[in-house]
Amino acid sequence: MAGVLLWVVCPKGNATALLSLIPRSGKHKRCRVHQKVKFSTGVSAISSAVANPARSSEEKVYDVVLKQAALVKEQRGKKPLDLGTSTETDGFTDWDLLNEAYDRCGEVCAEYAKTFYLGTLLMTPERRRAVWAIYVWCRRTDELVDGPNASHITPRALDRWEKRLDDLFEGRPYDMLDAALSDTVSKYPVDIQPFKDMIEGMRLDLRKSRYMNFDELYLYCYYVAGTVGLMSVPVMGIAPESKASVESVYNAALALGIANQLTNILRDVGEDARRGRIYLPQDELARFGLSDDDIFRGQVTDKWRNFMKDQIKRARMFFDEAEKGVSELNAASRWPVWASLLLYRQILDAIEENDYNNFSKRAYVGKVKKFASLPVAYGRALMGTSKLF
Ligand SMILES: CC(C)=CCC/C(C)=C/CC/C(C)=C/CC/C(C)=C/[C@@H]1[C@@H](COP(=O)(O)OP(=O)(O)O)[C@]1(C)CC/C=C(\C)CC/C=C(\C)CCC=C(C)C
Ligand SMILES: [Mn+2]
Repeated sequence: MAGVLLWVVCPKGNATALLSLIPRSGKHKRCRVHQKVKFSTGVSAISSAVANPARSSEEKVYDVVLKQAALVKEQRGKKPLDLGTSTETDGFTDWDLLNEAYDRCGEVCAEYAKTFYLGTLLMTPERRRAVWAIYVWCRRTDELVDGPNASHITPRALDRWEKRLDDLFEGRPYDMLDAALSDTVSKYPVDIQPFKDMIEGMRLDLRKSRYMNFDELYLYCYYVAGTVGLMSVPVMGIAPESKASVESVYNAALALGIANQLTNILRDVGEDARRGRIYLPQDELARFGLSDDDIFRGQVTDKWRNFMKDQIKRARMFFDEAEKGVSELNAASRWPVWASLLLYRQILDAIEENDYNNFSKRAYVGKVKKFASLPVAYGRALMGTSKLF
């Protein structure tokens, strides 16, 4: 896109960084690798992660899942959401400006994620624009560490971005794109925690370039991608006829974020290595007789193929876990989710088709396959809620 320029206005007006949402090139990767998906295991009431550092990342993240699910349940017990339409006037909101802000979010979304944008067009107008607003905030947050100004981003800049997030959640947006999100979070039971956690993921990217094991990687993937699932469910909505527990739907949403990020990491091994980053778990590399040097050398050996097979298997398990939840979403929200799931999942097939050369060959899903997936996604979206899990 020729350049959607977004201003990151720092509080106190002492610093203003231009955040340019331009190319999707040369960026970091994020993701993780593991043993067995065990989301649905009931995790007992958990105290603070700091008080008990022995808890696994999955347990810590599950706390957040429970909290998000509780919020949605609370909302379900209340009267239906008042999604004031843009034609109302209440004397306080400038509806024209707000509509313009949402339209702008839609434009950014269309520019960066065309297929996903098309999918959102099937959603109700209120939900669609709320998803756009969340998308734009996520994209801007990622651009802070991956965009053209990434080299100027410091932990303090991320602190300012977080302060700005607090403000927008309290109804004090800094610019029009924030205003759209501010409006969204006032209408849907969206909690601030996943947003803060995504910023935490960006902090991690500033200070960490190796992951010792899957537990560390899992936490990173939750921060940068699992959070997206948790942010999205309250807006996409759970089907009123769904018999699934709210927690299980949130677990599926979390799994989709994790699966996507794992896939991202596997696709971008070479690109990340050229930036000095290795997201693959060090202990698993060692188990396959591989080291950082093998990654930097970028030779596709049998050791590498075997390692990759294992990683791909795990990513697919997360996709499988995610699939269980899609049908539980509101009917109109299912199509974009199925579309994104099927498309992302195929990147794993593409890595296999490239004979696991993810050092110098980018795995991608061609246009034909992409378009063929859309009716499949649509067909799946039409199938009603089914699974009690
Ligand atoms: C029950 C059920 C399954 C519900 C569905 C829940 C749901 C909608 C989950 C969405 C999961 C999703 C799309 C996660 C995003 C994962 C992702 C790709 C994260 C990327 C992070 C950084 O990665 P990196 O820098 O390594 O990669 P790039 O090269 O930069 O791509 C992100 C870029 C973080 C920022 C995330 C976004 C911009 C996406 C935000 C998307 C939405 C808010 C809409 C999600 C909705 C749908 C339908 C996909
Ligand atoms: Mn990125």
